[in-house]
Amino acid sequence: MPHDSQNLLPIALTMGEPAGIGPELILLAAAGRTQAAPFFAYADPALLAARAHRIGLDMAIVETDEAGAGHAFEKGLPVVPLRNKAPDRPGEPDVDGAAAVIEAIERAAGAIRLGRARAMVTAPIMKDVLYRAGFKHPGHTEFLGELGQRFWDQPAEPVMMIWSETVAVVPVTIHIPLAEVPAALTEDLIFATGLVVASDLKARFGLAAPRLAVAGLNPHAGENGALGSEDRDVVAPAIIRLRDEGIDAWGPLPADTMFHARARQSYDVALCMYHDQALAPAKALAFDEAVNVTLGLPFVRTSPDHGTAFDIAGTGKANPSSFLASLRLADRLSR
Ligand SMILES: NC(=O)c1ccc[n+]([C@@H]2O[C@H](COP(=O)([O-])OP(=O)(O)OC[C@H]3O[C@@H](n4cnc5c(N)ncnc54)[C@H](O)[C@@H]3O)[C@@H](O)[C@H]2O)c1
Ligand SMILES: N[C@H](C(=O)O)[C@H](O)COP(=O)(O)O
Repeated sequence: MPHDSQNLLPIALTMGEPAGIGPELILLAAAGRTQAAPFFAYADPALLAARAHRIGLDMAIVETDEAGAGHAFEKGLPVVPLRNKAPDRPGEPDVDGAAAVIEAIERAAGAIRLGRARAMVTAPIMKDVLYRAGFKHPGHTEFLGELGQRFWDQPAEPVMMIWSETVAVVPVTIHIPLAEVPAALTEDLIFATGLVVASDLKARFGLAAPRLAVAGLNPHAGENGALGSEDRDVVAPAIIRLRDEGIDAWGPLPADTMFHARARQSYDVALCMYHDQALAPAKALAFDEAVNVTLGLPFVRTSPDHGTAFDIAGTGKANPSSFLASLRLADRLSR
């Protein structure tokens, strides 16, 4: 363990979808733990043991409570057992595992609130399985906003940012059908999102004057209204309001030309109007290094930029690099 990490609270990991690659990412992170800040996982220990066996990894799984996690980290992977069980059936998601998935996320937030962990890193979830189990939130991002409200009693404004040294993007609307984007995209929403982004890039990432490039919604940012009115009537007024707050925001920019290498030099983060406008360039440019970080929360949460990867779960082929980048960023932001 690096010397300067010894007195830090651990980082809480959540198991994610049991049928996905989350369990093996946690095991792979534990295999390299001498290079990492201390962490423990909320998971089903039997699932982790079975998955370690499947991928041929010899890893001691040390059951512990949160207080014992630091000591357990010296011996292996510290696991705080979940009350709900999760089956080890890679590639076969089932609502059976949903209660454990949700419990892990709730307990990680609770641990931070109680001073037993300093940040959380979440392994990927399958949203559809959770919806079928009655989960009311589109994804982690919005659920963590509710947990921020529940445990900290503060209104949270969770904002998704996919961050890497290569590119950082924020989708203003997130997990909604594309057909609903124009109606959901309001001047107030763009303005509020920009405020959270500018504030957290200053406070958490240490940027003195964050530069926000704002994408338009339509091709060519509307072509002066000929290809859609939202850029002129909704996006542009929000940018004026952000500038009035002293934020270095500009646009609306045509989204097709704002991600090439020279364009990216001019901004710290691209504010995009919908999910794939933001995440497609980020994953194309930085799939193995990018991290999903939730801004606007009273605590630090990061996650890899990829999903459950059912096609390779349990095969040992999962690349842990985005997960490890998530751990490093959570460590940096919570020091
Ligand atoms: N943070 C999250 O919880 C999160 C993020 C994204 C997607 N998801 C969920 O994941 C599920 C599957 O989504 P998807 O198929 O669109 O994307 P995905 O990222 O799971 O997979 C896309 C492709 O990339 C590969 N891949 C992904 N991660 C990899 C890794 N670490 N190493 C090697 N290859 C990897 C997969 O094998 C697959 O071929 C969906 O239910 C989605 O909601 C969750
Ligand atoms: N939109 C994200 C992605 O594709 O990477 C992802 O689904 C994660 O969303 P949450 O962090 O809200 O679960």
